[in-house]
Amino acid sequence: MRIHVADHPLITHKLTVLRDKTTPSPTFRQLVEELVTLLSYEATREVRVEPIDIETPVAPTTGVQISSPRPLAVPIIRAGLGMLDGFVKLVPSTQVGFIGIQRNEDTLQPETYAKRLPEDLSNRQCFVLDPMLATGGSLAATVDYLFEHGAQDVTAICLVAAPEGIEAMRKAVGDREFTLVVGAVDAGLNERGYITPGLGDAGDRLYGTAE
Ligand SMILES: O=P(O)(O)OC[C@H]1O[C@H](OP(=O)(O)OP(=O)(O)O)[C@H](O)[C@@H]1O
Ligand SMILES: O=c1cc[nH]c(=O)[nH]1
Ligand SMILES: [Mg+2]
Repeated sequence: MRIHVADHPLITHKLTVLRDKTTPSPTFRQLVEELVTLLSYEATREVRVEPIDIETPVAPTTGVQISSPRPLAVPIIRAGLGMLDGFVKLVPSTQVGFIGIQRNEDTLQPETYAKRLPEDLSNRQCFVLDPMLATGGSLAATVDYLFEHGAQDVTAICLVAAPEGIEAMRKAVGDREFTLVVGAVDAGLNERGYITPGLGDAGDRLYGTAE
């Protein structure tokens, strides 16, 4: 597993506003979109491209285009949906598959309630979107599913991660091709499995369900 922790003042600034409990949902949504765009730049560093011949108004030249099969973005519903628009703006040719997982707040185990993904993921580069990596259960279940269906490599983009979740992912993926791109690594998890200091329940804050 490879890990990239963003070290950029603009990302840290935006994360600080996101963490602030007085930040209202509309601003929270906007910031999530901006942050995913910044993190996607790093996450797509190794997106597969192939040469293409074109003509500029001045001369023929060779550029690149995103290769087939196209990358697949997989937001983990609900909170991951808040990251989808930002990713698609950066990679408009991406395909999108959906997975719905809710963490059981008593056992902290992931419970999958929806899946709408291409059946065959052979040769696919997949980009999983979820703002929070806490115990790692939800992300590990998603990444396992993608590899089991043939994904070639998987990159997860998370805004905030706990060291416990990063360690769990290391164990879960073993030597498979997995990259984690995160905006920040926080101190740890509290007794309810929430990232601390974190930003609270990302889904609730995105969709206003805790207000
Ligand atoms: O690393 P874990 O311990 O599995 O926790 C992280 C998961 O928890 C949150 O989703 P949640 O279960 O709150 O669902 P929601 O997005 O519908 O609110 C978050 O978006 C992750 O999917
Ligand atoms: O801190 C956390 C942990 C899990 N899910 C969240 O939304 N936030
Ligand atoms: Mg939630």
